Amino acid sequence: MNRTHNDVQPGPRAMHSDFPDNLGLNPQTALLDAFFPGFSLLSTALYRYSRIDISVYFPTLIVLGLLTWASSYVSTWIKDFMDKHLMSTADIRIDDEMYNMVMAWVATQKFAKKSRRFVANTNLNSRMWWLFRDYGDDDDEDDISPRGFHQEKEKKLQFTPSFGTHYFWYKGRPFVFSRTQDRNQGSWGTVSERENISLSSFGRDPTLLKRLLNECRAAFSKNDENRTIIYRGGLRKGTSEPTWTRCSTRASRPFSTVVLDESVKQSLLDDMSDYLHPRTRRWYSNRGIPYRRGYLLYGPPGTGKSSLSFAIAGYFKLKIYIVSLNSPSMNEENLGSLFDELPKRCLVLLEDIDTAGLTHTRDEIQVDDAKPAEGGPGSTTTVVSNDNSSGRLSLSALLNIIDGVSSHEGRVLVMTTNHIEKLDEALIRPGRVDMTVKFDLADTDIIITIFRAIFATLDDDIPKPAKSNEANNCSAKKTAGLSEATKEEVRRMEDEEEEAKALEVKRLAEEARITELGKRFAELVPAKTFSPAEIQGYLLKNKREPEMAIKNAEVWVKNTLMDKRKKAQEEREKEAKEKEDREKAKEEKLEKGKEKEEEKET
Ligand SMILES: Nc1ncnc2c1ncn2[C@@H]1O[C@H](COP(=O)(O)OP(=O)(O)OP(=O)(O)O)[C@@H](O)[C@H]1O
Repeated sequence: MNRTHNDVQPGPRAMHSDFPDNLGLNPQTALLDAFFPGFSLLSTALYRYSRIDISVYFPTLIVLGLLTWASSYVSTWIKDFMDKHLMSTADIRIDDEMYNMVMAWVATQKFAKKSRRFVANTNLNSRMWWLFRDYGDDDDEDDISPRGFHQEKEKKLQFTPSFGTHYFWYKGRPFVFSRTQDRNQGSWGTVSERENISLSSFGRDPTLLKRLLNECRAAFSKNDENRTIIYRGGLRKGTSEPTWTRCSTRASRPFSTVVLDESVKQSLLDDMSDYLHPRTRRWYSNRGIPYRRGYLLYGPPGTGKSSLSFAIAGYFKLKIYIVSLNSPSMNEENLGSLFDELPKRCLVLLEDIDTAGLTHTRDEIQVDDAKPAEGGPGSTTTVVSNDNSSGRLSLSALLNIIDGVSSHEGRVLVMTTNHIEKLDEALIRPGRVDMTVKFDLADTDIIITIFRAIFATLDDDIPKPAKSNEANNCSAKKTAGLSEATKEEVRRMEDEEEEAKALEVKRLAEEARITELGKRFAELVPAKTFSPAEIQGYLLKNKREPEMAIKNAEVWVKNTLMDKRKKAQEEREKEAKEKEDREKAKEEKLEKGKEKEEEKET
C-alpha cells in the first residue's frame, strides 16, 4: 500500500508535525538516528500505524530519562553519604567466629522470621569448615523411637534473610542488616562461602552497634556453658597466617570420671585452683614471677592423660588450645604468633610432646640409641641441637616460646607424653613444668573402679518420670502443713516415702553386687598389665551384661596378651632393623669418606 504525502492525516497528538516529510530532514530525528540506529524507521512505522509521532514526546522522554538517571545517582550518592557520615557499620568476616554469632542472633529476630525471601538452614555456621561447630550435633537428648531404636532428633530449620538489605529495630533505634554476594572473592571459596554480611546503625555513635555485637556473642556463648571448647592452632585456609580456629565443642567431662589416685587428683585440683584464683595473678606480679604454670602428664598410652586434660578444662571452664608440633607449618614464628594470640585464661595442650617434630627436627648428635636409661627424664636425651635453620621448630625455639616474653601470662600449659625419659631436661625443668602427674597401667583398684563406672546405674541413665499432679499436690500440701491433709493423703505420702526408701535400698544392694562382680573381674585380670582404655574397651563390648564380661575375661586376657607380645616382638624387630640400617648407612658414609680422602691423596 503506497501512501502519498497528501494521504497522511496528522494524528490528534501530532497536529503540528508533518512527519514523513520531516523525517529525513529533521536534524533532531537525524541525531536520534545516529544515537539509536533504526529509530527513524521505528518511529515512521509507529506513526503510520498508530498516528503517534514519538519525536514530539522526545524532549519529555529525555527529561524523564535524565531524571531517572539523576535520581538513581542521587540516591546512590545519598546512600554513600549516609554510610560514610551518618551511619556506623560493622563488617563481619565470614571466616571469623563472629559470623556464626551474628547469624545465630539474626535467626532469632522478628525481621528474619518475617522475611519473605530467606535462606533455610539446618546449620547457621559459616560455610568455612573450620568455623563449623558441633554443639547440638552430639545432643544427648535424641529420641527413642516407639520400637526402642535410637532415633536422631531432626535438626530444627533456621531461617535467615536472603541477599539484600533488611531493616529492623534494636533498642528503639533503626538498624540495617545487609547480606551481599561477594563477587570479588577468589575462586577458592564455594558459592555459599562468597558472601558478606554487615550490621549498621543510624547515627555516628557506634556504641549501640557494639552492644548488639556483644549481645550476639553472649547469646552464642550461652550455648557453650557446660561444654569444653576446643581450638586448634594452624594456618588460616589459603594463607600463611597462623591462627586458632575453633574446631569442636564437647560436653565437659566430669572430673570424677577420670580414674586416678584420689590424692593425686586432689593435689592437682588444689594446685590449679590456687593458680587460677583471681588474687594469684597479683601475688605473682608483686614478686616478679612470671604468671604461668605448666603440667606434664606422662604414662603409657590409654591411661587417661588427654581425658584428664579435658576434665581439667571443663572443671575450670577453660577453653582448650591444642597445637600439633608435628605440623610442618609449626615453626618458631608461627608458634610464637599463636601463643601471642592466646586469651588470658586458657589451657594450652601440647600432646605427645616426645613424638613432636621437635625431637626429629633437631639435628641429632645422637646419644646411645633411643633406649631409655633407668635414670628417668633427660638421662638419655636423644638430641641436642638448637639449630633453627631447617625452618622447623627447634627445642630452643619451643623453650623461648614457653617462657619467653611472647608467652601469654595466665595460661595453663599441659604437655603429655608416653616417654618422659625421651624429653630434654630443659623442657621439663621447674618453671616450665611445675607439676608432673604419672599415669600407670590399671592396678586392681582401678580395674574395679572402671568396672563399677561401666555397670553401675547412674541417676541420669534412666529418664525421671514427671511427677504426677497428684503427687505434686500431695507434696505441696505436705510442705504447706500436715494439718490440712486428710488422713488418706498422709498415708499416701507415707507410702511414697516408703517407696523411695525401698528404691534406695535396692540401689545400694545393686551397687554392692556390682562392686562384688568388679572384684571377681579384677581377680581375673592381671594388675598393671592393661591400660584403663583397654579394659574400658573390653567392658564396653558387654556393657549390659557384667556376668558375661566376667565369663569371657580369661579368654580376653589370654588373647590380648598374645596380641601384645606379638606386637612387641614386631616392634623390636622393626627397631632392630632400623638400627641395622642406620649403622649400615653410617658405615657406608664413612667408607665413602675414606675413599674420597684416598682419592685426594693419590
Ligand atoms: N584413667 C582413666 N580414667 C578414665 N578413663 C580412662 C582413663 N584412662 C583411659 N581412659 C579412657 O580411655 C580412652 C583413652 O584415654 P586417653 O585418650 O585419655 O588416654 P591417653 O593417656 O591420653 O592416651 P595417649 O597417650 O594414647 O594419647 C578414653 O576413652 C578414656 O575415657
